[in-house]
Amino acid sequence: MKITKLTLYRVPPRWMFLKIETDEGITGWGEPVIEGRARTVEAAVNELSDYLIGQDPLRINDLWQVMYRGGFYRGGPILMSAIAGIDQALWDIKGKALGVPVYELLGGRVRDKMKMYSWVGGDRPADVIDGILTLREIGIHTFKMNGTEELGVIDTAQAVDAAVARIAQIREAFGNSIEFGIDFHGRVSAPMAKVLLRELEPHRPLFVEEPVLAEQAEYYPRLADATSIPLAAGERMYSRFDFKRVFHGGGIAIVQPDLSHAGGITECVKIAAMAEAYDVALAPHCPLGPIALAACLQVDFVSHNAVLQEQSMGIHYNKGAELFDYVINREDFQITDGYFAPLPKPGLGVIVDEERVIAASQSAPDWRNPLWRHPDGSVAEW
Ligand SMILES: O=C(O)[C@H](O)[C@@H](O)[C@@H](O)[C@H](O)CO
Ligand SMILES: [Mg+2]
Repeated sequence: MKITKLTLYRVPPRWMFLKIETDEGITGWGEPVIEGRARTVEAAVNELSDYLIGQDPLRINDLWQVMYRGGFYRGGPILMSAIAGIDQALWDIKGKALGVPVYELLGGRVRDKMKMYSWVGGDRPADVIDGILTLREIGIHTFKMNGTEELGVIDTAQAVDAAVARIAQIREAFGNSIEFGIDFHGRVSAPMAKVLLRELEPHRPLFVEEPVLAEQAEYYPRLADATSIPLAAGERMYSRFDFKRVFHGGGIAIVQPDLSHAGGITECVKIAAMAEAYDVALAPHCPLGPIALAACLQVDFVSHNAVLQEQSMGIHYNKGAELFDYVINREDFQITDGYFAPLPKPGLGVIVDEERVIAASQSAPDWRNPLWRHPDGSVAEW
C-alpha cells in the first residue's frame, strides 16, 4: 500500500482535519492542530508530506521516526502536532486495512469503559453551578473549570478569596456527590500557586491542572510537597523527552498529554507507559474535535493508568460547531453514566462526514486565543 495524497481541512470552531489517501482506496483521518496556530501546523504537515507520499502507511513506527528524527530541529508544539495528526491518520489506515480498532493493534482493551469529564464555566469561571446541574441530568459527575481569571505574579487576598469562594460554593451545593478538577491554565505564578493550593485544600478538588506554566516545571515537586491536592499537567509538553524531566523531577500525579500535540498515538502510548512506571495517572487532554477524542480513547483503552478523559462537548471554545457535528457514527461515542464505551469500528473508530467537513472548511475562522491584559496594561496569561 502507498500513501498518495494528504488533504487538510480547517473547520469551525478551531479544528483542523487531515485526510490521508492510499493507492488501495483506504483513507485515514487525523487532527493535527495547535489551537490558535492552525495555519502554522498546516505548513508543517505540508512540509512533512514530502517524507510520506509514496511510502507504505503501515510502517507507522518508521514513518514516525523519519518525521521526528529526519529534521535536525525537532519537538515543540507545531512539529509535534503535525506529526500527531499524521500519526493518527496512519493508525486509522492500519486499523481499517486489518479490520480492527486501533486498541486491538495495541494489545487489546484493559478496561470495559472509560471515565470522562466535562468542562463547566468559561474563560472567566462563572455560573459553574448551573453547568454542573445541567450536565448531572445526563449522568456526568466529573467536571473541570478554570480556577481564576487574570492573576498577578503577586495578587491580592481579594483575588484569592474570589477564586476560593467559587470552589467553596460548589462543595456547598453538591457535597462530594460530584468531583471536579481546577485548571489554573498557567495563569498562576509559582508564589500564588502555593497560596491558592493551600486555600483550596479544604475543598478537596480532584486535581489542580497546570498549577504553573510548563516552563516552570521545576516548581512541581515543591508545590506537590506543599499540598495534598494531586497536581496535573501535560497539555503543553510534546514528547517523551519533555515528560521524562517531569517524571524524573516528580510532583505531577496526573499527566495529560494531548493526542493532537504530543506526537499522536505512537508517542502517547509510550508516555503512558513511562507514567505507569512512576505510578503517575494518565488523563489525556482533549478540548478539540472527534478525531482527537477517538485517538485519546484508543490510548485510554490500552493504558492501565488511564483515569479520566477530557472531551469538548459544550466547552466554551465550541462556537460554530459542536463535538460530533462532523461525525456520521456519533452513536458509537456512547456515554453511559459518565463513561465512554470502546469505539467498535476499525481504525480510530470515527466515520467522518467529509461532505460536511468540506462545506465547513469554506468558512473556517482563524481562531486565536484571547489576549488578556492586567489592569496596569501588561500582558496577562490567558
Ligand atoms: O484543559 C484544557 O482543556 C486546556 O487548558 C484548554 O483550555 C486549552 O488547551 C485551550 O484549548 C487552548 O486554546
Ligand atoms: Mg488545561
